[in-house]
Amino acid sequence: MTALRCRGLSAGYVRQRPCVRDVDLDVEAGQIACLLGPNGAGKTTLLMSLAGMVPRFAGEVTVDGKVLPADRPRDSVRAGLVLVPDDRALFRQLPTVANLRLAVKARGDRAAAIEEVLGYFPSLRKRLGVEAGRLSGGEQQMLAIGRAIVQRPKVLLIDELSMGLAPVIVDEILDVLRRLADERGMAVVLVEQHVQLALSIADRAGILVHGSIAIDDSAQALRADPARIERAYLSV
Ligand SMILES: Nc1ncnc2c1ncn2[C@@H]1O[C@H](COP(=O)(O)OP(=O)(O)OP(=O)(O)O)[C@@H](O)[C@H]1O
Repeated sequence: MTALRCRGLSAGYVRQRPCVRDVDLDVEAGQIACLLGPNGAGKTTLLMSLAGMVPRFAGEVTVDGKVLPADRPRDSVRAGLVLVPDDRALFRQLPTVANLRLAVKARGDRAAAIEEVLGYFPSLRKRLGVEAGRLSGGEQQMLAIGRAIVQRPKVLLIDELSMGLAPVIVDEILDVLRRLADERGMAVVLVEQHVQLALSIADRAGILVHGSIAIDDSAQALRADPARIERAYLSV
């Protein structure tokens, strides 16, 4: 089944001037999709509107066939869609372990859920007592993704995954995302500035230009035709 489906989505900050226009998107369970596009194209706005955090003016978003409310982010999380925003939204003054605990809904599940995150990101184990604000950028991104995955999302949205991170850390995180997609059937949507990096892990890619999807194709096809991507970026 299509994990994330969106049809005719228009969204933004002023109704008269939507930054996201008439976007259709389909991401299957177990698939990694990346959203590319020049600065200001509307990638962050699109992720935030999918998550119900930026007003939607038109269109419909469903997760496993269930329609998500336009403006109730908590209901979207309950329906299985979780966003890791570009600022990572950690409780910076709380220890790593408290950040994880607070993300787990049922108290009884906490220890197992935290172990699960440490299974994916073993380097966080020795940092459990450290304030989130004192973690390295890579550890903060791992923690932010850890906080998302304990909520068992069907659809995981990650904004600016590699921003400010060392390549070796990015590779480690991408490996985990591939495992989450393969092992749990999670659908993953990445917004990423590094086009080649995104295409190296993604199954498919959408290129957003001026708020509309200019290209929607398999990552393999786009890897083979970089000039096509360049033309889309230059059409701004
Ligand atoms: N809070 C806001 N209020 C009003 N306009 C905004 C707000 N945030 C973003 N915008 C505008 O919405 C448009 C799309 O921005 P958005 O951040 O979604 O693009 P992006 O593709 O994620 O860009 P980047 O790659 O630079 O992060 C831009 O014109 C931006 O100036």
